Amino acid sequence: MKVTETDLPGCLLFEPRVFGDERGFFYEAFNLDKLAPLGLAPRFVQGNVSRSGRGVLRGLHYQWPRPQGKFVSVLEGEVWDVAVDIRRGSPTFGRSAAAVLSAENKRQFWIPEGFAHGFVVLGEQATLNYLCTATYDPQADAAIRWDDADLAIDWPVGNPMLSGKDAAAPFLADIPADRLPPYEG
Ligand SMILES: Cc1cn([C@H]2C[C@H](O)[C@@H](COP(=O)(O)OP(=O)(O)O[C@H]3O[C@@H](C)C(=O)[C@@H](O)[C@H]3O)O2)c(=O)[nH]c1=O
Repeated sequence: MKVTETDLPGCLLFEPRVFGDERGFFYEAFNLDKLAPLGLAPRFVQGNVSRSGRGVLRGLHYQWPRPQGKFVSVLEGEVWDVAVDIRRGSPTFGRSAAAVLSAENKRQFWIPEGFAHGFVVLGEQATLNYLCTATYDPQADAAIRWDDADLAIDWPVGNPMLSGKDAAAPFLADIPADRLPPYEG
């Protein structure tokens, strides 16, 4: 498994070893023992699958309280995936890290608790698979505007298709500090 650091400390990209043969391929989608040397021991309690069509953007989403670390990969198609540091007091507050994840490159993006997450589909459609360290809590579910100028995220797709919730999401600067996760070092 190849591990690559991103522009945000704590957000990591993994590329699993793929075993191909005449039948097809095999790879480990998750192996706790291989994350231990990195100091990671996530306890996943929910797994999600979403399919999105051309131009769809989902995000930027987070939960507070009950934050979710997410282990994101793509089973079909290709997405541009982004994590944003929204931990109040963080030295990298408001900064983002992005990566292209695809069924082809089999990359996995580890986004720890305290970050917002979003993605946009590149191509016809994409199916995302992600594991979470906390279960969904509709009361804690929250969103930030994808095109918040303060975040200056360089989305590769303009005029995306959004949910009503995402289109009406607040800008980060308008979210009260006690509605954001704290930086814990
Ligand atoms: C996220 C979620 C949604 N739902 C329901 C609520 C709603 O009726 C329907 C669709 O929900 P949403 O519009 O919030 O789905 P979506 O926009 O795909 O939300 C997801 O976006 C990506 C970027 C993330 O990082 C995820 O954590 C999650 O927030 O599914 C659940 O039952 N469990 C869940 O865990």
